[in-house]
Amino acid sequence: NEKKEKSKPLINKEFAAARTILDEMELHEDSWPFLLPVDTKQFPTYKKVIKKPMDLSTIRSKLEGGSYKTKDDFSVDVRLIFDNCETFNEDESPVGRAGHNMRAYFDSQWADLNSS
Ligand SMILES: Cc1ncccc1N[C@@H](C)c1ccc2c(c1)OCCCO2
Repeated sequence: NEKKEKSKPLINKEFAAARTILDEMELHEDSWPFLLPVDTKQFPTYKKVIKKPMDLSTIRSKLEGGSYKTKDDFSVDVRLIFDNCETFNEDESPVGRAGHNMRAYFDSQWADLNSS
């Protein structure tokens, strides 16, 4: 039976699938608010309100650096981006709408990956 591997990065197939979804999200036209960490000089209240900031470049570094043990650990960080967005931004704002669009896009890609 398969040896349970501990604290190893996610297996190649899962890694490749997560990387592909990340590639596609970075290319999405609505990804612009999420590409880099929110600049707390530009938004001074952000780090007080948002306890766990997350963005696509941080996820990229964590994925390539072997920080994610499973593809689900990866998805937790992705969803954190969109939850933070809903906390800080009005739904009817450019960033709020972009967050909803990107979450829908991710959920659909994620569902495909988990149905294949
Ligand atoms: C995801 C998120 N949540 C809360 C605040 C900001 C952000 N994203 C940053 C990248 C951003 C979004 C909109 C912006 C902006 C910067 O530049 C200042 C001018 C207005 O437009």
